[in-house]
Amino acid sequence: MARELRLHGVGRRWGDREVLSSIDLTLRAGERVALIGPSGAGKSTLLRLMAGALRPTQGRIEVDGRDLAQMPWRALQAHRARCRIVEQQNLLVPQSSVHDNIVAGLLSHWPAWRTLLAALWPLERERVAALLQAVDLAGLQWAPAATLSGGQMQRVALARALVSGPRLLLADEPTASLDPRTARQITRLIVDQARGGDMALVFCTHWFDIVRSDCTRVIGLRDGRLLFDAPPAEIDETRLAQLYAGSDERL
Ligand SMILES: Nc1ncnc2c1ncn2[C@@H]1O[C@H](COP(=O)(O)OP(=O)(O)OP(=O)(O)O)[C@@H](O)[C@H]1O
Repeated sequence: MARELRLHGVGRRWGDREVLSSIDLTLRAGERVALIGPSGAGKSTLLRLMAGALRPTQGRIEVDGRDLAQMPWRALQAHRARCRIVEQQNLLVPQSSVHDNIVAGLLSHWPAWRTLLAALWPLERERVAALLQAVDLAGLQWAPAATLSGGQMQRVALARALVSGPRLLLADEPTASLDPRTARQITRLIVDQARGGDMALVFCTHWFDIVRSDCTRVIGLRDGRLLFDAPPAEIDETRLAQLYAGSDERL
C-alpha cells in the first residue's frame, strides 16, 4: 500500500463457515483506525486480508487501484513487505540480542548476501539505536531478548515492525497479555509512531477507551460484518452497546 487500500465486497470463508462478508472499506495513508468488536467478529482475519497474508474467498482487495489477486508474485511480496503486524505473541528469538531481533524486520527487504553479512557483523547499528530511543529502550541494544520484561519485549516487537518503514502497521491486540499500565504505555507508543506520518495504522483492540482519542476513525465489526465505520466522535454508548451486545469483552 502506498496511498490507498480498498476492499470491495470482501468475504472470507473457512470451509462452509463465512467469517467475514461484504466488507467495503478504503484505508488511506496517514489514517489511524481502531478496529473493534467482540471475540470472533473477524478482526484478525480482516487484518490478515489487508496484509495480503490471506486471500478473500469473495470480492477483491486493491492496493492503489491494483487487484491483489492479479498482482505478479513480486508485487504481492512488495505489498506484504510494506505491511507489518504487531501481535500479542511477539515471536522474538529469546537467545538473540535486541539488535538482531529488530534487524530481523529488514531481512525480507535484503538480498541474501546482506543477510549473511548481518549474521557475521551487526549492521544498521545507528538506525536500530534511534528506534530503541523512540520506543524507550535506549541502552538495551545488545541485551539478550530473553532478559526483557513482557512490556519491553513488545517494544522490541514494535521496533522490529517499524524498522523497515512500513506503509501500513497492523496492531492485532498487541497489549492483550500486558498489565493495564504497560498496555496503555505500549498503545500510546504505537499510536504516537503513526501520528503525523504517512503510515496508516489499524489498531485492533478490546481497549477502545485507550485508543478512542488517538484514532481518526473507528470500524466496528460484528459477526463478520461492518456495523459502523465512523469518526470517534460519532461512536456513542448506544453504538458500542449494539456492537458488544451479549458479550462482556468491552474493557
Ligand atoms: N485458520 C482458520 N481456520 C478456521 N477458522 C478460522 C481460522 N482463523 C480464524 N477462524 C475463525 O474465524 C472467526 C473469526 O476469527 P478472528 O480471529 O478473525 O476473530 P477476532 O475478531 O480477531 O477474534 P478475537 O478478538 O478473539 O481475536 C472465528 O470464529 C475463528 O474461529
